[in-house]
Amino acid sequence: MMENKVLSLLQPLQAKPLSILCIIPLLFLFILSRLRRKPYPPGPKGWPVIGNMGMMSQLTHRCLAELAKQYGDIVHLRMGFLHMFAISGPGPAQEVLQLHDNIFSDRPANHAITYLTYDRADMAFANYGPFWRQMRKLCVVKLFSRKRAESWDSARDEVDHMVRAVGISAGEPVNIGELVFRLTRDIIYRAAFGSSSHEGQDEFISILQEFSKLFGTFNIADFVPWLNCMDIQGLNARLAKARDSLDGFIDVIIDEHIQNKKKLNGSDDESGDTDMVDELLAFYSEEEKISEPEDLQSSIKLTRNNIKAIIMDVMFGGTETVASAIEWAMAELMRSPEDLQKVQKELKNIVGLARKVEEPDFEKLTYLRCCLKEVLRLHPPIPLLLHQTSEDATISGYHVPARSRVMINAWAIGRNPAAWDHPDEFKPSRFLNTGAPDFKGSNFEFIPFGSGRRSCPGMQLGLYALEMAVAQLLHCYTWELQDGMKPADLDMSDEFGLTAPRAARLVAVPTPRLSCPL
Ligand code: HEM
Repeated sequence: MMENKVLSLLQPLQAKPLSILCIIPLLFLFILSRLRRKPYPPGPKGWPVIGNMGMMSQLTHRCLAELAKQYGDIVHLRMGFLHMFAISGPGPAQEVLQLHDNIFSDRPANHAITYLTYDRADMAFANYGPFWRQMRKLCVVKLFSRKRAESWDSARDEVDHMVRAVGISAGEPVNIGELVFRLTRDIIYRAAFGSSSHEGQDEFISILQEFSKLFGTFNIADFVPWLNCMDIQGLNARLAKARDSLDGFIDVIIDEHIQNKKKLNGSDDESGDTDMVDELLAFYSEEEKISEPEDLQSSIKLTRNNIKAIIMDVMFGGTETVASAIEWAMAELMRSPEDLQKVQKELKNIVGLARKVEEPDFEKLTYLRCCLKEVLRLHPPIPLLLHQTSEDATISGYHVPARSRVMINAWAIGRNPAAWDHPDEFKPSRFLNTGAPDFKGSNFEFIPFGSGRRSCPGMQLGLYALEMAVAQLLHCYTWELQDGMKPADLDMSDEFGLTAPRAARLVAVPTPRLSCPL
């Protein structure tokens, strides 16, 4: 009996030499793969375990551009176990967005984003894969195509409305920042919900603002997930309240649209005025079904949560981006009177002072277009493009492990001295040269709309609203800075968030320029 016990105790020891024999080659292979693996790019030294977590507040476009000056166009940081890479040069950006874009097209999402997008039921935060492909196809065809003329019409109407509102304040200071933020919210709200009365819009804006704050709030549970259930910052309760408010608001709109559709189906009314909710409802079903699309209409089914999450994508993607570009354009031109004069002369010559600008004029407004490109180069509305890797990759000879965060710094790339002469100066004439870079996505030194699979699907609508608003504001009025402020004294600092708007709102005094009524 005793002998058996001793034998059973000895058994693991007898097995040990065998397991050691197995482990040694595995260990050897592991070490060999580590030795063969490319190195990480250079970056600031971190602490054991927490890495560079002390630099959390420095993950802004400006701080990352400073790091690039020290470490190069690709910088490595570690936040706990999470690897982060900041890309500040066109070369590595091309590798990420074009050459290896199938690996770099996932999106990182924190707890707040995941919760508020109904577990990534949208397009902007969905990871790359069949679901995202379907959502993207649907949005591009149904929401953002040139064929969907209603969105463009509503943009033109809202710009006209804004220009008339400025007329009422002629001779008085106008807060251009507030004016254009209201404009883009009106455009997108109308394109999404179809209501031209803007009823309920203020309630919706406050829901958006709470979402925006929650997206950006530091949440310790993002780095220590087991703390999530304890909710020590009280964020979970705020998240639940914010999503309930959105549900309450959009469910009513969706129900109204469903009722209207039923009524129309029973009548002969074929007026065909549709908004984004109508377009999305054509794919509505409570059964979730994702399959590879052959025919868009028959293969995609959207739930209510998908519809709500897509509407929020459009709201976030289309309001602050366009508004901040319009405000920066007005500020840069007010700071550069020579360029402002050139643009206004061009408008006078091409459009004349007896009418407002119309869409066919855009093509001929060459200098204005150069100015807008220069604005997007210096102030890309989304300064950091946030991507995530789905598997191990090599970029510029460096190792990038799976599930790393990759921040493509469009702001730093647009000011990269190797790619641009006098990169920090506002010089629109650089875009007059034939062969100057364009923002369509194939010149990686200029990527305000991104490039490749995850590039901006709303680019056409965004550019249309930007061109129309700036052209109309500059054509209909001359603008002076208030209280005799000199152009060079204009504060040009920005604020960092998902977008990078001006830190101080632009205020200026308009004087009417046209001989016709507005
Ligand atoms: C001047 C205007 C705009 C600029 C500069 C801009 C820029 C961008 C950028 C840089 C991205 C991310 C690209 C990447 O991650 O690689 C993006 C994505 C996106 N944009 Fe825009 N955008 C603008 C206007 C709009 C408008 C008007 C809409 C909608 C009406 C919109 C909807 C979106 C959406 C839904 C995405 C996510 C796409 C995806 O993840 O697949 N954007 N935009």
